[in-house]
Amino acid sequence: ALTRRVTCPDGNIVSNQKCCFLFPILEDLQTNLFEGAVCGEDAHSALRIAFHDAIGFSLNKNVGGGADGSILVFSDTELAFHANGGIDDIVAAQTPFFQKHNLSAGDFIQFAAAVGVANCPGAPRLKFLLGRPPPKAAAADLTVPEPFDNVTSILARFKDAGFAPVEAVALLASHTIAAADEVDPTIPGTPFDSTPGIFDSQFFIETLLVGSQFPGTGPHQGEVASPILGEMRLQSDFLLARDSRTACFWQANVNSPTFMRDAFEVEMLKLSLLGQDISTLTDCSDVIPVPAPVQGTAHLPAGSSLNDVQASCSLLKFPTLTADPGAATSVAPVTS
Ligand code: HEM
Ligand SMILES: [Ca+2]
Repeated sequence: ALTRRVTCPDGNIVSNQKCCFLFPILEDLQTNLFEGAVCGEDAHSALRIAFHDAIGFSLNKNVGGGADGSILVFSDTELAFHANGGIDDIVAAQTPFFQKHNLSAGDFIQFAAAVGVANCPGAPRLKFLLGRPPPKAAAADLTVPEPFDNVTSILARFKDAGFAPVEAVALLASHTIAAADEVDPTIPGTPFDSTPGIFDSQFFIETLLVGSQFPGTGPHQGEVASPILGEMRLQSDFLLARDSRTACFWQANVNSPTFMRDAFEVEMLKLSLLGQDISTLTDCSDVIPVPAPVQGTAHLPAGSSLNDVQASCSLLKFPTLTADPGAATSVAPVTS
């Protein structure tokens, strides 16, 4: 097949000239939003808002336009929804960039997420398609799952948006580059795994360990005991890791980090297209930077052993992981 190659005025090479204007925007976001292409809080939050925007979609009733940017444009409405707690920070951080650049709100949110994820070593290079029209209205409340929801209702919400259980679990790889500010407000930036700056399988591993303590003043609503000091565990992640409908999909991400990365890439593309007419979009994926490879391999946290693993899938043998050397340590918060 022939791939077109176009040289942009700034020397970048892409397959479609319509994508050239994205390079200066990429540069601005990397320097001024992501603090020099860091996989930190703003990159994490750019991914979270991309989910919260896109999931405002249903195959069965009108709850919103999907990945249309309504969460930015109609933030007065959507930020009042309980499940959007903490999203105000990233709306405030992204709005000046959105206003400065000539992208629709839906394109802006999905572009920023793809760029932010690219800053995390080990991540897939997410696809980015350009050309979403402006949002028409705010999404309805209750489209975003909550950490205190049960597995049945979480899977029902994902199904209603077009995602099977295996696809919902694939999207939860996002929590490998994530932290919570609002679940326990006394300890902002508390990560969901020991490596919030790396897109690795530690999240899927560590959620299967026996819980022993709360990192702050918990338990709070939607929080259950975590295995490592300084780590937050959501009740929803705990349940999905162990439920018979999802446990084998969860463990598949432990057994194969390659599957984890590829499945996340596929499902993020699907998420980014909810409510959109793909025939009107232009593939500008070649503007997204290539993430660095991940350093290190899957392991158990120091101080733990295979006896602490609550393996919940009888079809797959849990891999013989070894623990980091030394005594149990704690995980530092994500501060910026
Ligand atoms: C069962 C589904 C899900 C539930 C219940 C859930 C819940 C949560 C909660 C409670 C937080 C912490 C918010 C805070 O206290 O600041 C969080 C953070 C986050 N979530 Fe999810 N989430 C789900 C699925 C997803 C999906 C599908 C994605 C992306 C594809 C995603 C991406 C993130 C990211 C990146 C963060 C960290 C944000 C940051 O560090 O600033 N989540 N999630
Ligand atoms: Ca991680």
